[in-house]
Amino acid sequence: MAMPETTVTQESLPTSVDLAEEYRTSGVAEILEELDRDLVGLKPVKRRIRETAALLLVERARRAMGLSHEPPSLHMSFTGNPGTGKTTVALRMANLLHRLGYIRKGHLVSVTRDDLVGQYIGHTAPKTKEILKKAMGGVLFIDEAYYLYRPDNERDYGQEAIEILLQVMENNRDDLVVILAGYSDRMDRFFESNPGFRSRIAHHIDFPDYANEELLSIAETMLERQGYHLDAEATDVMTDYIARRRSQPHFANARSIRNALDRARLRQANRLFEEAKGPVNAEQLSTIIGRDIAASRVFAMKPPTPSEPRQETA
Ligand SMILES: Nc1ncnc2c1ncn2[C@@H]1O[C@H](COP(=O)(O)OP(=O)(O)OP(=O)(O)O)[C@@H](O)[C@H]1O
Repeated sequence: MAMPETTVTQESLPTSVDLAEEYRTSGVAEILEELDRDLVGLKPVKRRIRETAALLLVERARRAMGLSHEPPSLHMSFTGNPGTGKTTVALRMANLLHRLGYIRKGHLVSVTRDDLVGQYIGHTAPKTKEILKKAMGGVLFIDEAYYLYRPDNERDYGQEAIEILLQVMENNRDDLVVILAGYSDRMDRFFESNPGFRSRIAHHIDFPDYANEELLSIAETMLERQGYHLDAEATDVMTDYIARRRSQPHFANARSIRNALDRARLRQANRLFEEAKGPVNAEQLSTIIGRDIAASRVFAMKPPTPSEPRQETA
């Protein structure tokens, strides 16, 4: 007796995929629009994220149609100075990868060397594994990743953490994305000494410093989100503040702006208390005036003396 024919499920696979439709329904369009709207500047970064999203959508379509596919390696490095938006973008990236089904949960676990490396023998492996367990299904963001590697100390426990990370990055790449972040030059040196990391990281995204006008827009965006605004004079003072702050120690791009605005709000609140003779209205409660910023120590500091005579450019 002839055996009944078994039907192969190949028939149920779609024969075409509407990428534009996928782009909308997957929620990717929404995330990219939010990214554009919420973050000032960062053009090259946004472009790279859009490219990654396109790659993942195509990959997903290939999988749906039964075409040969290999999950792309999504480990990344984010290089740039402090406060250039690396953590913020990593959060958005985690969300994007989750929407596209590449990671199960889409959360971000942000760590530094101390969270991974122990002080005593036998402490590092359990510490690193605990963090990896927490990060599974999401993104592990390792800030200042180069501190994991200390070439001056042969028996540094960082090496143990590196080995575990490398193994997990290879074996669990369909459920964990690792982002290494830090200053560009140090990261370059780190990759030179750690070819294992270099070969596992396919996407390098550089975060440039913000221009002064971008920092002013960032200030305005941050205030708007908190329901505040600068008056005309405060806008001028803030412009001056940004130019001065940039050349002073510990400048950290958008983070310095956030801190400056926190202090400006504090001064505004105190000013309102000191000056108020009667009830204050919504406009007064929401306006930062020139004095609220001009009282900053930044204006009291002398401009740095250049160590060398400045070269005049033509
Ligand atoms: N392009 C931007 N537009 C608006 N806000 C921004 C932008 N970039 C950064 N910020 C804000 O600046 C602050 C610092 O950013 P973030 O923590 O992402 O920087 P980072 O590069 O990770 O710096 P660090 O390494 O010092 O943590 C955050 O509050 C973030 O929301």
